Amino acid sequence: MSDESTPVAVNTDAIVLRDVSFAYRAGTPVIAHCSLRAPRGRILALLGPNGSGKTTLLKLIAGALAPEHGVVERSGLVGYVPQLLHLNFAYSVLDVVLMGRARQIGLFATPSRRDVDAAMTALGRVGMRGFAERSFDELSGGERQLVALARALAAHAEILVLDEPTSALDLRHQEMVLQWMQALVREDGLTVVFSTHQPQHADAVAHEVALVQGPGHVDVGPAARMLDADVVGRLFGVEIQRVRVDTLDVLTPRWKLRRG
Ligand SMILES: Nc1ncnc2c1ncn2[C@@H]1O[C@H](COP(=O)(O)OP(=O)(O)OP(=O)(O)O)[C@@H](O)[C@H]1O
Repeated sequence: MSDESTPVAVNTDAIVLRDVSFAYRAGTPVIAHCSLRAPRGRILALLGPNGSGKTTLLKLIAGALAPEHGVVERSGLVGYVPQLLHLNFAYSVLDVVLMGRARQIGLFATPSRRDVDAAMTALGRVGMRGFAERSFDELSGGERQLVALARALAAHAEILVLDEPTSALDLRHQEMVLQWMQALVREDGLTVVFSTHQPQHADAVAHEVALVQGPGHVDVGPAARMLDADVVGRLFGVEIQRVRVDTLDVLTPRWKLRRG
């Protein structure tokens, strides 16, 4: 669980949703009457089963989808990182990260030295500096995910909205991205909203957690309360326990699997 004693400036909300509803098909809402707040300078994690509406909610938060009903307020520039970034052209990794600086570069203009430096710094922050000249479409899923994070970073977004940012990453890179999220919040004052299928990741870094359980069922609260083992177990329909590993409490499923 994140350190509640860490000093963070929480004086305004970065994101506010008021009574937001959305349906891809008329009459079949995916998000219904959802109200939530993401305090500035904090980490909000979205947890929920497959198809419960996490990506839809993140897109509404980021402005990639418009609500049918209700209001979404954002207090800063949003960088949205989809789960899988697909591009229809063989861009270099550096070009992909420079896309994040479209606002600074301007339409049809050439990136300046400053833009390239910002892109290289962002690549460095996710450990991908050495990939700058590589073709993006030749990268592995995990490498693409890291480049997509660098693109949002290069944009100097104040609010990062990340769809399952660790889903394609190995254990070392999962930890790196979680630490990176914490550093962005603590040192740069950013706000992070991310979805995950790993309760343990939410437990490690999130201040607030939203349990997304389908239309009309998004419950938000402090991580310590929302990440109760029984609550998370009911959310996913599996038995979850907290076990102590060294000095850490770890949320882990009690699989019913038996070695065959
Ligand atoms: N473009 C679309 N058109 C129609 N229905 C969609 C579309 N995108 C998502 N849906 C439906 O909306 C519901 C919520 O999908 P969403 O992707 O938001 O869930 P999720 O919680 O992110 O799922 P997962 O954990 O599997 O990624 C699902 O029933 C899905 O089939």
